Amino acid sequence: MVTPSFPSMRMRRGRSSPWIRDMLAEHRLHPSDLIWPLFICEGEGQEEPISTLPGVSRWSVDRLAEKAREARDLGIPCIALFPNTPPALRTDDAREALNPDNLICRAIKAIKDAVPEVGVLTDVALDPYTAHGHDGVVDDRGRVLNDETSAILVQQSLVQALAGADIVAPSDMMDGRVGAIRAGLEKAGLIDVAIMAYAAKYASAFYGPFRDAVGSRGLLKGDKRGYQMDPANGAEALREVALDLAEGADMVMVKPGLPYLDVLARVKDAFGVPTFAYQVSGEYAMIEAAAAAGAGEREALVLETLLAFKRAGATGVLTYHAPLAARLMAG
Ligand SMILES: NCc1[nH]cc(CCC(=O)O)c1CC(=O)O
Ligand SMILES: [Mg+2]
Repeated sequence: MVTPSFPSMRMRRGRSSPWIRDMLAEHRLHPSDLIWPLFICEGEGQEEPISTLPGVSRWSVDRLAEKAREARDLGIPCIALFPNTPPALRTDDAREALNPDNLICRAIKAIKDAVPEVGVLTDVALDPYTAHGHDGVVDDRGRVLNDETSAILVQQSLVQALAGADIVAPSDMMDGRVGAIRAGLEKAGLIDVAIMAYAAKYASAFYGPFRDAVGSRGLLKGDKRGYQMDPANGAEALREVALDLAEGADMVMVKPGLPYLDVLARVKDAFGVPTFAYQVSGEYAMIEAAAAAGAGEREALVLETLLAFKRAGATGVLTYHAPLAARLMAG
């Protein structure tokens, strides 16, 4: 590598005007980088604001088509769906997850009927359906059972895929579930349904507002450290990703986002596969809190963080700021 030195090299030449900064930019943001997570509630004509996620609401199924049209018009290729299951339907065995007429299945159909050209990604995990708030079924000591949960997740994936989901995204961190889901989809002839594995998902303090949004925060007994990754570990993420890819994941995800950019970059460098980042609810809330406090400017914070994901190697980003970001990218 050439090692020019001052004054023959002046780095500021490349920053001296907007046109040259634009010309030399290594990364660019585009609305197609975005996946927009949406929360769903029962009822008609409903919008339920989420207090810990200011600016984000739950929407009833009849109002999702307008959201999907908004995504399409903004150039956002894909929507991710998360249901807030009514409390009476939450049970220890999470059976509502397998109801083909449950909230998320009705939401998938509503979107696919109205705006089929927008992709629909669904979360595969049992936490919106369990009475104890865990992502799987538990034994009498409260430990999440791996293989029993995985078998239910296969059925949950099939129910969602048959309702029209384009991508199923297991977020539960059970071992072996990607392979089991892939086999289930193949057997059912659902060969075009993609799997985005939440491959490196950490036991994080940044999920609080999400748990409010899906109504599991008050229910959760204990924590998820028995199945989600330890924030102390980086190399382990590469093993998790390798396993999910071997089992048939089409795309992988690292979650949360900004605090784990090192993991994202390592995963992308090591595997070179489509790699997504989830800028999670607590990260959204931090940006909103900074903006509300006058500590930072919302639009600049949003765009800078998204660019950081791209620089680290992200193929795309799940973010609650997706519609705002897409508008800003359009200029
Ligand atoms: N399996 C549930 C799930 N899917 C996505 C998120 C978090 C997303 C966010 O915080 O925005 C969680 C929460 C959790 O694992 O407790
Ligand atoms: Mg795993």
